[in-house]
Amino acid sequence: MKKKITVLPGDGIGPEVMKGALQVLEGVAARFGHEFQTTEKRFGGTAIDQDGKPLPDDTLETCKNSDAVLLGAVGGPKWDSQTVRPEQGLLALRKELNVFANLRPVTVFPGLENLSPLKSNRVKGADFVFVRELTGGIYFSEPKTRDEKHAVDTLSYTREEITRIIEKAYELARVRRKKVTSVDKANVLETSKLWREIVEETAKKYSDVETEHLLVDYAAMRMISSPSSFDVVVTENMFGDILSDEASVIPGSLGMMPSASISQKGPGLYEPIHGSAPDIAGSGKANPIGMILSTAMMLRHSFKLEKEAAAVELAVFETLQAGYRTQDIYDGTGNLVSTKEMVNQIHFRMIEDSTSATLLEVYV
Ligand SMILES: NC(=O)c1ccc[n+]([C@@H]2O[C@H](COP(=O)([O-])OP(=O)(O)OC[C@H]3O[C@@H](n4cnc5c(N)ncnc54)[C@H](O)[C@@H]3O)[C@@H](O)[C@H]2O)c1
Ligand SMILES: CC(C)[C@H](C(=O)O)[C@@H](O)C(=O)O
Ligand SMILES: [Mg+2]
Repeated sequence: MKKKITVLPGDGIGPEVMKGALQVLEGVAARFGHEFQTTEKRFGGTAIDQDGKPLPDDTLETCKNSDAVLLGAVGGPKWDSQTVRPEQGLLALRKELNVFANLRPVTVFPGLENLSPLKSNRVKGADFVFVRELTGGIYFSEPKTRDEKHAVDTLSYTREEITRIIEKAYELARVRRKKVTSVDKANVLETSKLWREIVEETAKKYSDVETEHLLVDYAAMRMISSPSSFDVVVTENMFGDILSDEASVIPGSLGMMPSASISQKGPGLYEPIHGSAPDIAGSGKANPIGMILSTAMMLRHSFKLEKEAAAVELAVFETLQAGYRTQDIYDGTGNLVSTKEMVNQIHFRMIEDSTSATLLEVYV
């Protein structure tokens, strides 16, 4: 089978981690006999510089005509004061592809609890997934205006937008541990009151799934104090953005967190949750694992290649277990390595036929 993948390396560490992901993908192709056709396109700050806009028409067209899109990261100080910013391209791409469901798994690999700066007994057994609404809410609602004295952002959600993301969360909970935690601010916000009402209605259809409602401020606290109490966490766009960065201290670093953004039909968008990390770009310190695990999510969700996705996850797990660490997860023990060396170690374990090893079911 030949799958078409649009590759958007982006800015900062984006191209560095993307290079690693493509190397591992080549390993998948070689080991399992697949053919992946990758087409690289400009996106983000580099596209502003060369094409005058962050999402050039040709890039969007290529994304729409592919089976999946891999994205590094966009943005950086160079474009921070410009009227058109790289991040606008990212929001436009998500909207154009209609990838309303953003899955952000938070997993502690068994035996690797010490990667987290939190106490290892606290994160033990933590394994949950955010289902973040991605194409609505305050990021997109109108009016959105600003003059010298006044700025307006609007938070609006339709019943339809809420229903489809809540349904997604319950479907996912059914194949996991059958618990949905809905996070909102229903004590204050009208959108959250509607959100909670729809969760209650949907819960009736999924009586086999436990439902819990948490206000976002308390949810932020419980995520750190009791992360193993979650299974599927469903929330609106901005809460999901903030909570998922917070949750990255559970696996150990922002650099470890992958994501999949999916729609009802059409290509999915796969990107790590971190940004372009301008503070470490070009230094060889970037952790490529979030990008590599996002590629595994692409194999699973867009291509239904479960065995291949699990093999990538296993290679990451084994590399960490062997003690290899990029700077962000290095605590003085183990083997401190560069981005390139980390990728080589994962790639090496990937192409090895490790059929005797037990495959981990990590990111359903
Ligand atoms: N999806 C995206 O493209 C995306 C996501 C988030 C932020 N951004 C953009 O990235 C730029 C920088 O934002 P920021 O600094 O707030 O967030 P960031 O995620 O880029 O970096 C936050 C911190 O985490 C570290 N970090 C991030 N990824 C890492 C990795 N793979 N390995 C090791 N360390 C890593 C960075 O060095 C930094 O100290 C901004 O322009 C922002 O808008 C883009
Ligand atoms: C860069 C930014 C627009 C983006 C978001 O807020 O969605 C990022 O923080 C993310 O988490 O993917
Ligand atoms: Mg974010």
